[in-house]
Amino acid sequence: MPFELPDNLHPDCGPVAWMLGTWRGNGKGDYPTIEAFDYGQELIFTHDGRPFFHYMARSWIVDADGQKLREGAIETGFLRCRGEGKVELLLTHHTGIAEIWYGEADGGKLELTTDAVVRTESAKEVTGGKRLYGNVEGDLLYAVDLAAVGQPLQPHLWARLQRA
Ligand code: HEM
Repeated sequence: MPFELPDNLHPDCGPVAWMLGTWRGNGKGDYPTIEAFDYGQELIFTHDGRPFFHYMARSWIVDADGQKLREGAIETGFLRCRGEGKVELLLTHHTGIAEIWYGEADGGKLELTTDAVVRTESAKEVTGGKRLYGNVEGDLLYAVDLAAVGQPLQPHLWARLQRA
């Protein structure tokens, strides 16, 4: 079914409206300090007419055949629309990390950079990130770069998700 813009969408959220809904698909992850891995993921963006989306994403690690091995990262937050494509993202992770991001959306693309990262005393050392989301042929593609555990900013995740 083609995606239809909701009637009550806040106009400030127009540039990210294409992200609304539920997305599922697969991704790959890597980092210099770990073994590369494959994962499945579900992303959900919802709105209530106010100028923000609620965001929820859960993932699971899979083997080479796509069979689930174990639960993976969960993150949730609010994507706040400021108008003219400017957004703010507040994101929390099950791993004890909380982040503030600023970004710009334009033409089916959203780019975000961390402004602040804080963490609980038991969390891994995460210091920054970059994210790029894009609408490619109706799919949601994204790439997440991570600066963590003493390593400079570099790819940790990339995925292609289909509208559910
Ligand atoms: C789809 C989402 C994600 C998946 C499937 C994922 C998966 C993984 C896996 C499998 C590892 C190897 C260690 C382990 O098994 O726990 C790992 C390590 C790590 N991930 Fe992720 N991750 C995700 C998102 C994130 C995000 C959003 C962050 C940052 C906020 C992050 C930060 C880290 C860090 C810091 C490590 C540890 C590296 C080390 O100790 O050497 N991950 N991740």
